[in-house]
Parts: sequence; C-alpha cells; structure tokens
Amino acid sequence: MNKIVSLTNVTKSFQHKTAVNDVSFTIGKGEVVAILGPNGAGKTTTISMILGLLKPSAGEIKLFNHQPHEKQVREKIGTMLQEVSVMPGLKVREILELISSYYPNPLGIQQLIELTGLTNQDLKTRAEKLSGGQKRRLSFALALAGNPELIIFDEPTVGMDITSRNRFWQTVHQMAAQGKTIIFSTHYLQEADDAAGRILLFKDGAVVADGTPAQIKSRISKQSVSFFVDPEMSLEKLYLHSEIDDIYRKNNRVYIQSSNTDRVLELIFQEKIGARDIQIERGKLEEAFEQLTSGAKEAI
Ligand SMILES: Nc1ncnc2c1ncn2[C@@H]1O[C@H](COP(=O)(O)OP(=O)(O)OP(=O)(O)O)[C@@H](O)[C@H]1O
Repeated sequence: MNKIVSLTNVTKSFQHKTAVNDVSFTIGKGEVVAILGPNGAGKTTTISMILGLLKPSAGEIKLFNHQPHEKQVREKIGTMLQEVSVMPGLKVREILELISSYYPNPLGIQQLIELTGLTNQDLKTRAEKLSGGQKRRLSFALALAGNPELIIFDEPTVGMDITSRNRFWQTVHQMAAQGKTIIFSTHYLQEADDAAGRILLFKDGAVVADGTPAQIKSRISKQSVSFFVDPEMSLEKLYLHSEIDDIYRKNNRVYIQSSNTDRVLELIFQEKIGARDIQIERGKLEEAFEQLTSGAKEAI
C-alpha cells in the first residue's frame, strides 16, 4: 500500500484530559476515510495532529513518510477546518490568487469556481461581506487551491444547506476518482456511510472500529434470527455454540441474536429443533449507533 498517513501509538493529553489515547492507523493513497464519533471523541484533536497544528504527547505521525510540518508535505495538503476565517479587506479573487501563489502546482481560479460553487460575482466581493455559505465555499476553494494530494476536512458539512452539501460531496468524489486521498470527520453515521470507503470509529479518544461502512454497520447493529417452535422443545444445546450471543422468547417467538445469522440458520437445522416461520432481522442501525456513542459500552 502506498502510505499517505500513518499514526503509530499516538496519544494527546491536555492538562487533565487524554483526548486521544494510543491510536494507530494507516491510510493509503486514494482512500476516502471518515473519522466518525460523537462530541469529544477526539476527532478534531486527531485531525489537528495530522495537520501538524498540535504535537502528539507520545507516538509518531508521518505524512508521505515525512513529519507533518515539513514544507514538502504542506504543499501536498489542503484543509478546511471548522472555524472559517477569511482575510478581511481582500476580495475573494485576491485571496484565491494569494493562496494559490504559495503552491508549486495550483488549480486555476476558473477550476475552483466549477468545483466549489463560488460564482464570478463572489470573486469581486470583499471577504467580510460574504454570507456564511459563501465563506464556506471560499474555504473549500482554499482547501483545493494548491491541487493537494491529501485533503482533510473537519466536520465539513456543518451549516451547509442540502444543495451545497450535495455539491460538496460530488466534488469530493470527483477528487477521489482522481486518486486524491480524503479524510473527513463527522458525527453522522449516514454521512460516513454515504461518502466514505472506510470508517474509523472513534470513542473516548480511541479507535473502537475500523472497516468499510458495511463492516461497521454489521458490527454495531445486532442481527437476530427468530422463529416459532414447540414450547416443549429444549433450546439448551443452542447455548453451547459460541456464535450465539443471546436467546430469548417474545410473543411465542424465539429470538437468537448473533452477528453471524447464516451460521445460526445452519445450527437451527443441524440441531433439529423444528423451527417454523424463520425470519432474519437487523436491528435499527441509527439506534445501535446512538447507543454505542452515547456511553453504553456493550455494543463493541
Ligand atoms: N485544548 C484543550 N485543552 C483541554 N482539553 C481539550 C482541548 N482540546 C480538546 N480537549 C478535550 O479533548 C476531548 C476531545 O476533543 P476533540 O475536540 O478532539 O473531540 P471531537 O471528537 O472533535 O468533538 P466535537 O465533535 O465536539 O468537535 C474533549 O473532551 C475535549 O474537551
């Protein structure tokens, strides 16, 4: 794998708080990765360390096999952070030209307009007169100005309306198709599922799951096989199988919880318990995610 980002045993402690605790992962070229987690999970702290804005208390971060703050690395990175700060007094075109001039291989202004939804009219506007949405588009254009290989967004869609959001993700996918590596943080499972090829699920400063959206979803939502069975039938032999997490009866049906429902079906037939009207159900994903991220520890 062509490694673009690697974190090895990275910890960040503030005076009384360990915000990120012994985190390790590697991101390869062309990946679109969501850092997903609730408030305070350590997403912004991790992103700030990747960008070289915060120094880890322990562990090592490498970007393109170099330290994050080195100039040759900075030239390859574009970023849009939560706080949008623009330079007052300058017009949008002047800001874009200024920032583009710092990079060896910048995109043209016209390309930035097409990618971000800024308009020719916006280019003539002074930064302090921009609306919130226009500021966000400018900030997006600044992230892309240097034609970066690695693009990092911290909660990029907060405050965006649906049209801007759709346009934003469309551009991100266009960038990914060109082989750019993209990392973004989000609170929303749905957003991570829609936009990312890989999710790093953060909780309490640690990565609690790392996989494709499908893998993460199947891990956090419980699946069950349910069926009718003769009330006299003993289900004890099913308990002997480690793939089965729980068995309970509700409204005359038996429910078997497991992350491997295919195996449960095999066992039901193998043990000849006479199951009728078999159904497979998947728990509500958003509920499972809420439960996971609101402090209940049992889901993962
Ligand atoms: N400069 C700081 N000093 C002290 N504690 C901090 C500092 N920055 C972050 N923290 C704490 O570290 C933890 C992780 O914060 P962080 O901002 O990384 O989380 P987050 O996942 O980005 O949350 P959010 O979604 O709310 O932005 C939080 O408990 C936060 O209060």
